Amino acid sequence: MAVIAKVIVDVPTMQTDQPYDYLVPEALVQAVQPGMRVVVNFGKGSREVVGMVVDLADAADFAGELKSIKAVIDLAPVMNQELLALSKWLAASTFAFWITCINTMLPAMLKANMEKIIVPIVHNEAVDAMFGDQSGLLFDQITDLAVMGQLMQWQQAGWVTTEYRLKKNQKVKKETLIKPLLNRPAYQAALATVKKNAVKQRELLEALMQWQDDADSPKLTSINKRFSRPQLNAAQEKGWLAFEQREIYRDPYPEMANQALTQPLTLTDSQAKVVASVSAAIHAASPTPFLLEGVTGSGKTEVYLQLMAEALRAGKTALMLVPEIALTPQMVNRVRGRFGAAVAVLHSGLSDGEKYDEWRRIERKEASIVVGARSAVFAPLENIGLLIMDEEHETSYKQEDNPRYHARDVLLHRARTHQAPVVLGSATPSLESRARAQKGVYTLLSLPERINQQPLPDVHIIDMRQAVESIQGDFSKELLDALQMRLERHEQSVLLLNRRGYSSFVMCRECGFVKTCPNCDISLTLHMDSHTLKCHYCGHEEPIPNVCPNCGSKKIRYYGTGTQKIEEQLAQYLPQARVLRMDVDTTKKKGAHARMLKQFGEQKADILLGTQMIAKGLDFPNVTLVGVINADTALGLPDFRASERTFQLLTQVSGRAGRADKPGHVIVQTYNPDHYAIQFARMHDYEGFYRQEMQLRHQGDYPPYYYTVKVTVSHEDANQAAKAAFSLGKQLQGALGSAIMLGPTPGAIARLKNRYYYQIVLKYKHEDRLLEMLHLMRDETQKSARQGFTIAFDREPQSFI
Ligand SMILES: Nc1ncnc2c1ncn2[C@@H]1O[C@H](COP(=O)(O)OP(=O)(O)OP(=O)(O)O)[C@@H](O)[C@H]1O
Ligand SMILES: [Zn+2]
Ligand SMILES: [Zn+2]
Repeated sequence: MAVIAKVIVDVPTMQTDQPYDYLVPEALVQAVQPGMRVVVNFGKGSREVVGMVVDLADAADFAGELKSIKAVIDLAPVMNQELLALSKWLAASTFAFWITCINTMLPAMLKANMEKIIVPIVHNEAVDAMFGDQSGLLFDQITDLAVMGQLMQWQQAGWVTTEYRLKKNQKVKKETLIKPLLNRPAYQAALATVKKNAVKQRELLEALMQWQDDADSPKLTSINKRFSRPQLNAAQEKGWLAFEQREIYRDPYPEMANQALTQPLTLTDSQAKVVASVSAAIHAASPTPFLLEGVTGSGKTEVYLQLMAEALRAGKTALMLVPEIALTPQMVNRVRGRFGAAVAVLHSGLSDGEKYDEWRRIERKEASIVVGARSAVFAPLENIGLLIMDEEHETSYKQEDNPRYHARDVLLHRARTHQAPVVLGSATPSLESRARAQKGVYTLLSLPERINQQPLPDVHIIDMRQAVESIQGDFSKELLDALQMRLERHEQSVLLLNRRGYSSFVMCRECGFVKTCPNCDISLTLHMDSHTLKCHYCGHEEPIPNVCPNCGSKKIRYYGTGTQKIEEQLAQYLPQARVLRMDVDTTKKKGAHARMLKQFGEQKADILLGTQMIAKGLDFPNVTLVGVINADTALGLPDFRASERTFQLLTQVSGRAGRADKPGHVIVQTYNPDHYAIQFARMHDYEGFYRQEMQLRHQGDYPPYYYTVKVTVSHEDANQAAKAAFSLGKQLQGALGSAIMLGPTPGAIARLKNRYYYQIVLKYKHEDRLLEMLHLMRDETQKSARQGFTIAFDREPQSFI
């Protein structure tokens, strides 16, 4: 009977979620499984394309003559059944194509420019006949399907394995082991034949006798000081030993390899309560979502660690998401510190090779805990017993490109599949999550106090409008005095420069001219280190002008406040202070971020000056002062979440102060001292902020009272973009029901990279017809792409500009 494979093809301009039918050739029938990638002929001209087998069937849906699968790319599935089903769900819930989701979920290494090699692991007659004296077979050179089918069966039997090697030689890493080939009597016999004065040879034979008793063969690198390579080669020729290659993983955290593991702390009463509730759900395999609302420094991390230990005790695995990990090396250290090699870490700071190795450790069940940033939510963990999202309010959990998913939704979905509880943790939960807890969709847990009854730091608001006379540069007198006092007491300070909605730009004082990007309608940002103006959207770069390009005046000045400028001011006002500046420029190099935090932790600096990236997660006991230079730059943004973001940022950064035995103090400089976001942050009153903000959201018909979708259309020609947007608007109008449509309006940045943008925002409660319409529109996008349009759908967009 024929076997039919349902294949989703990877053709950018011809996408559809409908799988195509292909015949599985006789030779591959035993081997092909869902989750394997294959090569098939597709469309007119029958060009070869890659596809993913999503299902197998006895009969075809397609009536015509079927083409056959040309070749397989994977000997074993690269996606298991759960992840395959997840990819399908993801496509439906994000308006992205299925294949886009599949590609997002696979590690880059599997897709990069690689060659695949089939390598024998077992030696027997059949295997040796196939491989001869070659160490492996280059996958692309296997053209015979029968051979391919054979190899796939061997892979399933554990006789061969597949290795990927980047074409530029970044292969699976190997080390060489010395394997003793004889037993003790045989070595004794050999020893008898060796001359008395051949000291080294005798020593080697003695050593080999030892090693053949040991469980592990020694590494070549560990003995190459004792025995030279020629000696070892000679011994190999005599048949005394063999060199054995073993695959090793790249370890992204080599410095942690031999550390002793940390022990669980004795929990406080409130921590113990939280752990008990979630543990019960772990053991009951109940997919309950918990919202853990715990003030800064309340010991959420210890709770996560003990819960993960509980999941392991239940014989299960655990998945923990953290905001972009480059930002929280401390968190990774704490998890690795507790669980050691059982932890796999996945984040964008790793090389493709490191990521791939971590991915394989998960897949081979060598790692039972995964910690990672957004995309780690797709880690191939099986038998998950607990899912955690730390700092659940963080916007970096939402992906800005296709598929535009929110990791929280994916996490909740996987929790249902695995029947496992979810813990969403934050000191400042997103309004969406807090509202769900209100409705009982999530179970609310709380840690209302800091560890050891430490008080939350007291927060002092400085009205910058009143302080004009005493202001030096960007500093109020209070802030400078407070910094000075910390220097005298040998305590540390954290200084936050709020960059959201803010940029340093160049403006002419005569005519008001602002230099903008020639490709995008936004002002260029000043970079003092390279002495250039840069566009943050398209990368355009040009020298800083000396005279105004518009009126010729020399009064062209730098406006705005960058971290570099603050650093210069500190050097001027507090010359004795040791300042560490942490921003996108100083943390570009791999590991720079972790290195700077380590330096700060070792008290090698007095002030940690930085942007948003220093606001959360840091736990340094000697920090007693937090200064916020500009609290309110984000409040002016045309975004209904502006207050929420400001409240979160102030609360998080305040939380860095006074975490150990010394009390903390926070100074916030602002031009809007009475704004409720700033006032509630001053009082550490999340619940108060939540209630007021919910009222405003209700009045404005905003989330969480409404769901939102943003549809964006762009084209190189402004008229075309507008026309398309209005025609989409008309189509949507018909399906609106009780939903609200805003727009079409030109995007807040109307032109970007020489394309013109229009957007439509839809607000709805339950609109099946509307969602159906959006799916239909998505299917049309490829036709429009051929006419130069891009159309993007963004569910629950994090930004409306
Ligand atoms: N039960 C405990 N006993 C003693 N110390 C504890 C306990 N639990 C946590 N701690 C310590 O308290 C400090 C704060 O805890 P942690 O960093 O986990 O707080 P957090 O709630 O994650 O804070 P944030 O939200 O500000 O990141 C840490 O130094 C931690 O080691
Ligand atoms: Zn001018
Ligand atoms: Zn630009």
